[in-house]
Amino acid sequence: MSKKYTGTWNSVNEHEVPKWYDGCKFGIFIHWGIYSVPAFAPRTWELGAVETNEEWFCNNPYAEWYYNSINVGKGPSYEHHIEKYGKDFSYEDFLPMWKAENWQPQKWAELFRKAGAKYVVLTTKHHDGFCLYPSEYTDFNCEELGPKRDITGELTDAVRSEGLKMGLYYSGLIDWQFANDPIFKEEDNFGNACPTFEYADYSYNQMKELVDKYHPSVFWNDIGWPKQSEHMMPYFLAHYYNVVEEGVVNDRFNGLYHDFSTKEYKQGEANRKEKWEMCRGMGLSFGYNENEGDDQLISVPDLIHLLVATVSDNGNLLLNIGPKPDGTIPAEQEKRLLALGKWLEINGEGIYDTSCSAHLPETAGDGVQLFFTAKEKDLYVFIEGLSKEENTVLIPGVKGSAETLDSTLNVQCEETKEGMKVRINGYDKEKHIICLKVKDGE
Ligand SMILES: C[C@@H]1N[C@H](CNC(=O)c2cc3ccccc3[nH]2)[C@@H](O)[C@H](O)[C@@H]1O
Repeated sequence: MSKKYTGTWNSVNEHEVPKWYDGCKFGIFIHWGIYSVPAFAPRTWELGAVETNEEWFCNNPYAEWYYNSINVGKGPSYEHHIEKYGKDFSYEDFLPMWKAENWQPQKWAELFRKAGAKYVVLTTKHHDGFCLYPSEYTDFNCEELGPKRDITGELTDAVRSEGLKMGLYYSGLIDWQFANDPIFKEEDNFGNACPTFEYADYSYNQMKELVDKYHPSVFWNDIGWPKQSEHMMPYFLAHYYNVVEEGVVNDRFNGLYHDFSTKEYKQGEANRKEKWEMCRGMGLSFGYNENEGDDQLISVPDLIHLLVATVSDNGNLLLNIGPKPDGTIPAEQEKRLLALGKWLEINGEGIYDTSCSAHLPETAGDGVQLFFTAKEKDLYVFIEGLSKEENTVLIPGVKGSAETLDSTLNVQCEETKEGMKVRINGYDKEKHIICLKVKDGE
């Protein structure tokens, strides 16, 4: 019998992070919207690498911020818009160009499964206020306009048919249909965006209709939560957890509450003592950016490193894809998903359903890096930075014998007083990071 939550902080604070979320480790984020039509942003910085000041907002690398990037009236996106579309072409004029004519949700869901992802998070309403589901509270939605399909409903069905969990993203505190002054600094963005009771009611009702219509396993709120409805937060959470027993929420509700904390590119702190999630695009943008071709996206080795480093530190990786307006996924993004899936087919046992090991990451000499995960008493050792066909690596403080998850590798172990010395034969760089299993090694 599932627990019943009441609309009090005491009640909802009893909620624990469901095991499924911790065990999944890898999800796919999807930013798809009107902004996918212009698909333009300058390639500037990673969030968190520089101050989010006027220079950031006038050279925003996030293509999904196109509305604001032209609204500020200066910078590369503004100039691009004037040159390519003209001063009189509005953001909403892109809507008829978003046809999703080649969109096959089942193909997306199959690709996510092959990538080794276990959950998906789709933008249902981003900052531009356009809803990717037939909301009862606005006609500015994808059933009435643009694709003229229930994108959220169709993708949710497809994702669940492939055995993955479905999560929904909602831009809780920015909605340029309600407040669209150009944003030049963080305070415009987070502090007093959408400062009306009308918006607080609207967003509360939309968040509830998303829960009731789709029963999302993850409610991924973004930016913040309207101050005028902060007192309603326990009621929203109690309703969500009562309707979706396995439900989980992130930490972007004005710091009032979270099941897991988040990082975004270089912004945010990870504390391995609590569950956290890293989200980022494959380039510098979440929305599809035509300026980001194969050479500008994160490499496969760096992607595998990001997954291993994140999981070994008690995090999940929520890796974003930015689909094209016709509903296809850019080839350079698909290529990386499939490469990750191939690696996970061999090494996933050391990733999925593991917990943080007592062993902290460390260097093992010759540029070799070690990362650790645990599954009950078994220890998994990830070895990064091998370069030769034959390698000897010392794993400090680890006893016992190890087997490799990659059956094409040959591993011999020797116990020394410093730890386990392993000889690895058969390595090649296409294997990237390898994983050893040490029975009862944790
Ligand atoms: C996923 C990503 N979120 C951006 C807004 N980011 C935040 O509100 C935010 C980043 C962050 C990092 C650490 C802790 C809290 C945070 N909030 C959006 O502005 C982007 O367009 C995109 O949707």
